[in-house]
Amino acid sequence: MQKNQIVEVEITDLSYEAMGVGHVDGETVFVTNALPGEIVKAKILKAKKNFAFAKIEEIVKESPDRVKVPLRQSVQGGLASLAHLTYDKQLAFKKRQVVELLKKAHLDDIEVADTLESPLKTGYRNKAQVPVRTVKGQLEIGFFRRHSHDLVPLEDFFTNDPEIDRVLVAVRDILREYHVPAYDEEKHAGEVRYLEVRRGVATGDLMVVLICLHKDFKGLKEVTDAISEIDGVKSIFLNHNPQKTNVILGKHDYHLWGKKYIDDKIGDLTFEISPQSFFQINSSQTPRLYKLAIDQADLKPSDMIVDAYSGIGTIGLSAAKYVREVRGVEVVKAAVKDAKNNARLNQIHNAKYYAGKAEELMPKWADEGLKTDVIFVDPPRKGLTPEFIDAAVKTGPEKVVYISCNPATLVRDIQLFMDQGYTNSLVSPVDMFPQTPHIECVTVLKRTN
Ligand SMILES: C[S@@+](CC[C@H](N)C(=O)[O-])C[C@H]1O[C@@H](n2cnc3c(N)ncnc32)[C@H](O)[C@@H]1O
Repeated sequence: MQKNQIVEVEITDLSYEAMGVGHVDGETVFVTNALPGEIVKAKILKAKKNFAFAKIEEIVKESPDRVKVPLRQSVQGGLASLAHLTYDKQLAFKKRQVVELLKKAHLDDIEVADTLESPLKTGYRNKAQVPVRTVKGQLEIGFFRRHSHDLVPLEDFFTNDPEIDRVLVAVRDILREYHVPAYDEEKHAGEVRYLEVRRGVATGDLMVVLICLHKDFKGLKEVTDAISEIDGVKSIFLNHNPQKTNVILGKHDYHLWGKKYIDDKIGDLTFEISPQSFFQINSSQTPRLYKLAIDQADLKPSDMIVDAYSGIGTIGLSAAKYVREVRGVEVVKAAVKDAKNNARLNQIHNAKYYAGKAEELMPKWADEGLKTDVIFVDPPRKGLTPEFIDAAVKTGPEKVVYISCNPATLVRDIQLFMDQGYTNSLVSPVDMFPQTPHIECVTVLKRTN
C-alpha cells in the first residue's frame, strides 16, 4: 500500500483505539470510523512496512450497527471516536477487549461480566479542557483535528455536561470582547492556551480555569469580573503554563475570584475539589463504580483498609463507615489536602491521607509492619509497579480491589498478583466513558494462603 492509494477493504475487526481493521494483500489497514462488517473504499494516509492508516472515501456496504452521528467532525477528531457505533455494541466492544487481553495472557478462565452501562450516554463529562487558538483572525475554542494541532472550532462538545459547554462559550465570548489573544504555538506567544471548566453536578457549582502563558495579562481583572457574572460560576483560577509543551496544565494555580474549590457529592458524602485534583469524570456512573468496588470488597467492621492512588479520598471515605481504619496515599499534594478536608467535612474520623508516591510509601509502611485486610488501588493508565505489588502483598491483605482505566496494565498486574498467591475469577467492565473506546474495570484479587 502507498500513500494516497485508494483501496477497497472489508472491515473485520475494531482495534482497541476503535479503528476499523481490514487486510489488503496480506497487509493490515486501520481505517478511521469504519465498522466491522463494512466494505469501504479508503484512502491511505500513512503507509508503514506491514500496515497502513486510512480514511473512508466511500462506504460501499454499511454496517447495521452504524449510528448517524450529529457531530461528525468531533468524532473524526477523536473526541468521541466510538460514537458511530450503537451503544449496545460499544458495551460489547469493551467487554470483548478485556476478554481478548485475558486470552492473550492465557487467563481465559477469568470470567468477564457484561459492561455496566452508563446512565448518561452523552453530556456526561463533569470536566472539560479545550484548546484556545486563533482561527481566521478570531479567538476560537474547539478540538485538535486527529494527529494535528489544527483547531476545529466547536460549541457543542457532545460528551460534556451541556452546562459546561454553555460556560465555555460564554468565556470564549468574554475573551473575544476584551481582545485577549489566544496562544500561538509556533511563536510561543499570546495568552490563553486552554480553558478548563469543572462542574459539581450535585450542586451546580462551576469552576473556570484560564490556562495561560503568562501569570497576568492586560485586561485580566475585567475578564475575571465578567466571568464571575456567568450564571453558576463559583470559582475562577489562572493556571500558569509558561513551557513549550503539549502538557496542558502548568504547576501553579492563581486564585482569581470566588471559592478555592467546588463542591460535589457522591452518594451521601460531600467533596471539595480544587483545580488540579482528580475527580471521576462521569458523575452519573461514579456511585455505581464505587458500589461495585465496595460490594466486592465485602468489608468487615474490624478491617484496616488502604486507599492507594486516592485522589481526593473518594473511595476510602465512601468505604470508611464499614471499616475500622482507612489509610490513603496520593501523589498530588493539593488532592491530599482535599482528602483530609473532605474527611473533616463529612465527620469521618477513621481515615488518614498521606502525600507521596504509592510505590514508595507502601514499601515504607510494609517495613514498619503495617497489616492490612483490604487494599483498594485505582492507579493511572500505567498501572502498578512491581515494588508496590511486593509491598502490598507483604502487608497480607485478604483482598485487593483493583479499579483500572487501562485493561492492558490490569491484566499484567493480575498476573503479578497471581504469582504471589492471589486468585482472580471475574473482571467487571464499567462504562465510564461512553462514545469513546476507554475502558474502566473493577476486579478483586483474593489471597489463597
Ligand atoms: C485514576 S485516579 C483515581 C483517584 C481516586 N481513587 C478517584 O476515584 O477519584 C489516579 C490517582 O493516582 C494519582 N497518582 C498518580 N501517580 C501516583 C503515584 N505514583 N502514587 C500515588 N498516587 C499517584 C493521581 O494523581 C490520581 O489522583
